[in-house]
Amino acid sequence: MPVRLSGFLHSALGNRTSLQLLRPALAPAATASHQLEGTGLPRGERRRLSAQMNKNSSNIMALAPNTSNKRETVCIFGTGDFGRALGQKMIQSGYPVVFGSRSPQTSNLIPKEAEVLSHTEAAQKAAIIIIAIQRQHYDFLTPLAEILRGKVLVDVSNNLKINQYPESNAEYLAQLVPGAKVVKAFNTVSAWALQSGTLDASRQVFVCGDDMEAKQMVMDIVRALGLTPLDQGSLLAAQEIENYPLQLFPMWKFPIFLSLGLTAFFFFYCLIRDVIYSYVYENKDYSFFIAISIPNRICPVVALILLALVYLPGVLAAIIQLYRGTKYSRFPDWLDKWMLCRKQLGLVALAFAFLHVFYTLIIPIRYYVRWRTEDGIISKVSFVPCYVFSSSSFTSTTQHVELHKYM
Ligand SMILES: NC(=O)C1=CN([C@@H]2O[C@H](COP(=O)(O)OP(=O)(O)OC[C@H]3O[C@@H](n4cnc5c(N)ncnc54)[C@H](OP(=O)(O)O)[C@@H]3O)[C@@H](O)[C@H]2O)C=CC1
Ligand SMILES: [Fe+3]
Repeated sequence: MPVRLSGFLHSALGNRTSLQLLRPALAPAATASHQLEGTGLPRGERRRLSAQMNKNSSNIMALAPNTSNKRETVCIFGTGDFGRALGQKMIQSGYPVVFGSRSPQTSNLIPKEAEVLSHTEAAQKAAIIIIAIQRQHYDFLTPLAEILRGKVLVDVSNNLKINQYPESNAEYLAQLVPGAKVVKAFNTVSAWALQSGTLDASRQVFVCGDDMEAKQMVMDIVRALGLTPLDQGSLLAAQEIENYPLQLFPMWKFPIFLSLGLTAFFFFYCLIRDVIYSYVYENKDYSFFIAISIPNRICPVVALILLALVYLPGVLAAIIQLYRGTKYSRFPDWLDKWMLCRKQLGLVALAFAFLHVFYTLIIPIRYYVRWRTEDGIISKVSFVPCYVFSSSSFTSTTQHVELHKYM
């Protein structure tokens, strides 16, 4: 970038001035126009060049990799799946890694570039220590409290249940080692994804902590690993971050419950109308409709209702925006949630539509339908001559029409 900038200035101002101006281009924005003052250029031209230089210098800042900083040693406590995967990734990103283990001599599968030491020795070698150990084993850190004083401890742990403990694992760690700066991070990234490199869907790393500087150090590591840090605020946010991996299908609850509710409603409606009514008033047993005919009627109805619900919130949102005269105000909560689960509603609708296709395909192979079709043909052939004259055959034909609707 500096070379290109130099070329640009060279052509604009000539050899002498371009070399003088190359340095200010990398300096803070305000100095750019100042540096152009003595060049004797017209005022408009000076302003244009100054803007261009400021833009280029800010681009340089944003895009330049942080190569000048020497990577600091990172310590990882625990040589389990996650510790190893993270260690490997850090080594690939240029960090010297030292593992702290209970049994440094017997640790297998450790990346060969990494050192494996006892917890005490390893902790002394780094300012950042990643605790890749389950929460229930954290007590071993208490005797190390003095060594860990002032260090940045990164809690990566997850729980087996939502809100399993009264306080988050990170807060518990902060209580155990009061002198350390605890930061929560990496818990939403899996060891497998780190190892296989399939991080496309989960590049976000939620980071929280009370010490800004410590948080910044961890976020720098996250960026260096090619991931995206998301600052979630103070350590109080750790509980929520720890619950993220346990929230299976977070936006699916409403669509699933809604579709189950609609299915139940239409099932009972069809049951009463087609089976119970016929049984009570006509003394006919159509209970076998429950297996295929009724589900096949429910599926398209539910699919179409869900599909309508996918499009409806967009229309409501547009009406609200028109009514308020702005699109920069927040939607009501219910509409917000509804809009967020449109994708899931659409997918459930698609599943019901597929089910309808499936049922429709199996309908013709049912014995009852084959019998009905054949019976219909036979009755038409044998009763056509007397259709007009005989009242009994007329009854039979109307009954057939009646039956046809249940197919
Ligand atoms: N696996 C994953 O995909 C993810 C895991 N995590 C979190 O990372 C942490 C580690 O998980 P993972 O690597 O899978 O677990 P592992 O069981 O594979 O490894 C845990 C490591 O902890 C150390 N350890 C075990 N018991 C004790 C103890 N009593 N005292 C001190 N150290 C002990 C051991 O290392 P050593 O023998 O070297 O002492 C062991 O290898 C957990 O908190 C987990 O929630 C977070 C995100 C994803
Ligand atoms: Fe259909």
